[in-house]
Amino acid sequence: MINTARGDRVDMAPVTIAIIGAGVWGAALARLARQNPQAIVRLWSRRSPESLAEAIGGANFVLSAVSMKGVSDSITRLAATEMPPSTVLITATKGLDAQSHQTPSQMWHSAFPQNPIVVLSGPNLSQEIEHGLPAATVVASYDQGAAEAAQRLFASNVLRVYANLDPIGTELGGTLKNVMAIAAGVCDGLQLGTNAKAALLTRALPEMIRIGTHLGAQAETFFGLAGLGDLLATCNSALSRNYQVGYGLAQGKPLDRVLAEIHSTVEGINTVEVLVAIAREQQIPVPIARQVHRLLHGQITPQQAVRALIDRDLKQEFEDELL
Ligand SMILES: NC(=O)c1ccc[n+]([C@@H]2O[C@H](COP(=O)([O-])OP(=O)(O)OC[C@H]3O[C@@H](n4cnc5c(N)ncnc54)[C@H](O)[C@@H]3O)[C@@H](O)[C@H]2O)c1
Ligand SMILES: O=P(O)(O)OC[C@H](O)CO
Repeated sequence: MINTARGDRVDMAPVTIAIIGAGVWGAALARLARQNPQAIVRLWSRRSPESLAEAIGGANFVLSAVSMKGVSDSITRLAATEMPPSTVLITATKGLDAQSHQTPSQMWHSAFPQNPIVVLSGPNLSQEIEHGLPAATVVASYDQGAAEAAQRLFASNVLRVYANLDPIGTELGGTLKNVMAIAAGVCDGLQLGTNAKAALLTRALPEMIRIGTHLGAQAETFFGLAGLGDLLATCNSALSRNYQVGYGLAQGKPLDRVLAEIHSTVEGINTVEVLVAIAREQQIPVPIARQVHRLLHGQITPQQAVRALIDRDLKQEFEDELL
C-alpha cells in the first residue's frame, strides 16, 4: 500500500527515471515524476548535451515520450547503449506504426524482449498537468511487478495511478481516440449541439473496440480511463490538438493551415491512415474513422461527413457489436 496523501513514499527506495523526448508530454511527465521525492528524474532530447548512454546510465526506468514518428529512431539509439535487461521501459506514445501497424509497446518489446514493458496512458492533457491540476492515469503491463513499480513511481497527490494487465488495450484507447477527437472537433466547430456530440462519442467507443480487439486488446479496457476516460477528455477539450484539427476544418480552414497554426504533434492524422487500412483489410466497420479519413484527404466537406454518417443504412444498435 502506498500512502500518497502528502506525497509520501512509505515503501519506496530511491529510483532513477530517464525520459526520452522533451516535448510537452515528456516535460509534463518529468514534472509528475519529480513529485516523488525518491525519484531522480533526467529529461533527455536529441539536443541534450549529454549522450543517451549517459542519460540512461543507472536508470531503473527509461520512459519514451517521443511522438510516433520518433519511436523507431529512439529504439535504434537505445539499442546502441548497454541498457541492462532489468531496466523497465515505459512508453507514453499514442500512435501506430505506419508500416507494421504495430503499437509502440509492441515495437519496444520486439527490440528489447527481455525488458519489462509498461504502457502509460490516460486522460492526460499536458497543459492541465503543467498547471498542477489533478488527474488519473493507467500503467499497464503483462509484468504486474513492473506496472506496480511504475505506479509507485508516478502516484502523487496530483496524480492517481491505476495499474492493469492489458498494455495493448491501454495503448490503443489513447491512440484510437485521437481520430474520434478530430471528429468531435468538427462536431463542435459546426455547432451541431449536445445531442449530436453524445451520439458521436457513444458510437465512437464501439468503433474503437472493434479495431482494438482485432489488434489484441481486451474490450473492457476501453471502458476504463485509457479508453472512455481519454475519449471524453480529448473530445471535450479545446486543449486537444486533435480536436483543434477538426474544429479548424469545420471553420473552413485548409488542413495545412490548421496544422501550421497548431505547430505540434497531431497523432490522429497518421493513426487514421493505419486504422482505415486495417478496417479495409479486415472488413471492420469504422464509419466515423472513414469520414475523418475522407475529410483529411479533402474528399468531402465537414458538412458532407456529417450527412454521410446520418444517411447510412438503418441498423440495430447492437447488431454487430462485441458487447
Ligand atoms: N501532449 C499531451 O497532452 C499528451 C498526453 C499524453 C500522450 N501524449 C503523446 O505523447 C507523444 C508526444 O507528444 P507531445 O505532446 O510531447 O508532442 P511534442 O510535439 O511536444 O513532442 C514530441 C517530441 O518527440 C521528439 N522526437 C520526435 N522524433 C524523435 C526522435 N527521432 N528522437 C528523439 N526524439 C524525437 C521531438 O523532439 C519532441 O520533443 C505523442 O504520441 C502524444 O500523443 C501527449
Ligand atoms: O493534444 P492531443 O489531442 O494529442 O491529446 C493529448 C492527450 O492524448 C490527451 O489525453
